[in-house]
Amino acid sequence: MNTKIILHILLNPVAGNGKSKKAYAKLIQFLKQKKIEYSTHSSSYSGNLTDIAQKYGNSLHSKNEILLVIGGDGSLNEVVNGIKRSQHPDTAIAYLPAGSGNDFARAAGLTNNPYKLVNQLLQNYPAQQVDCGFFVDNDIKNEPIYFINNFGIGLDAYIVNRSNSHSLKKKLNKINFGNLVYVSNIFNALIKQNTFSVTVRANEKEYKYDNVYFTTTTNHPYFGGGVAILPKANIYSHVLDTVVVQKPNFIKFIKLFTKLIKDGSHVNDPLFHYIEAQEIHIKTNIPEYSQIDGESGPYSKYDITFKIDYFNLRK
Ligand SMILES: Nc1ncnc2c1ncn2[C@@H]1O[C@H](COP(=O)(O)OP(=O)(O)OP(=O)(O)O)[C@@H](O)[C@H]1O
Repeated sequence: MNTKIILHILLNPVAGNGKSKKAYAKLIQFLKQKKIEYSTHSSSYSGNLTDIAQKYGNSLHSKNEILLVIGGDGSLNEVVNGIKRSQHPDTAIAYLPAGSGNDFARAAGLTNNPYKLVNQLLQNYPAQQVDCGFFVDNDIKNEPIYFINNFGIGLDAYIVNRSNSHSLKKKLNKINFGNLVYVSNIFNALIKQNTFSVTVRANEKEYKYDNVYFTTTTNHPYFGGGVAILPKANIYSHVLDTVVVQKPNFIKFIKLFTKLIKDGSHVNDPLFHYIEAQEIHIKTNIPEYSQIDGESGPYSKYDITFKIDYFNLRK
């Protein structure tokens, strides 16, 4: 049954190197055609969507009002953090993926077609609880920090940090050559990333790994824009998975990479480990880069506890 809805759109105008603006334009055209009421709040700076979402979650809204995010994983992350910190942390979120990687949308099987999404929202299906992870960083006001995809330390974080800070990428993005810098950063990271030691505590057991290339604590299979690092993970499992990959030699790396792309059998390799739990504690021995949902995190040693939580998603 179609109901009357009012959309409150939270737009990241720079996501997906312009994709979000195009998706927004299509959406607005359709909303006007269908005579659907809407308001738009565009982010003006990094982190702005968290404040806008928190404000939204602090007020009461009627059942037919829907919060809709347009952007990539970073934008959804900001909105989830804002809603979870608000007075109504159960406020449901609808999401139109329009970023570069869109890993969460891939994991949740979301449409990136604005017309399809609006038609779904008009059906007024109940919101679904989907998993997200969080950790508490004692340096940042003791507030939980939520992630929808993963928290990575080591190789993936090195690539994210180099790519996000690269001024050349910003220039090349304008002419659609930003991916060249991304690819060159991957090669650079593969050579330069050092190894470190990780201790993982979960399910009342302790696991120690040396010679670690990267570790990522993930909510679903994907990272880096569609790489299925842990195919069996899913956003309804109510557990997180910490993946630990030890550094392979060059030949082994090619083999592992082929398995990863071909059939996911990399998960059976002796250098690949994963631990599944509702609460996972990680300790590293030297400073490393980190990434949270594809955004640069701190460069430090980590002694950090990850826990599972959920947010309400309107599909
Ligand atoms: N007005 C703005 N100006 C500059 N940066 C912004 C603005 N609004 C949001 N941001 C930042 O844009 C960055 C990218 O957003 P987002 O992650 O959604 O897109 P993406 O990187 O293209 O997609 P994905 O994460 O799916 O690959 C985020 O770091 C976000 O904080």
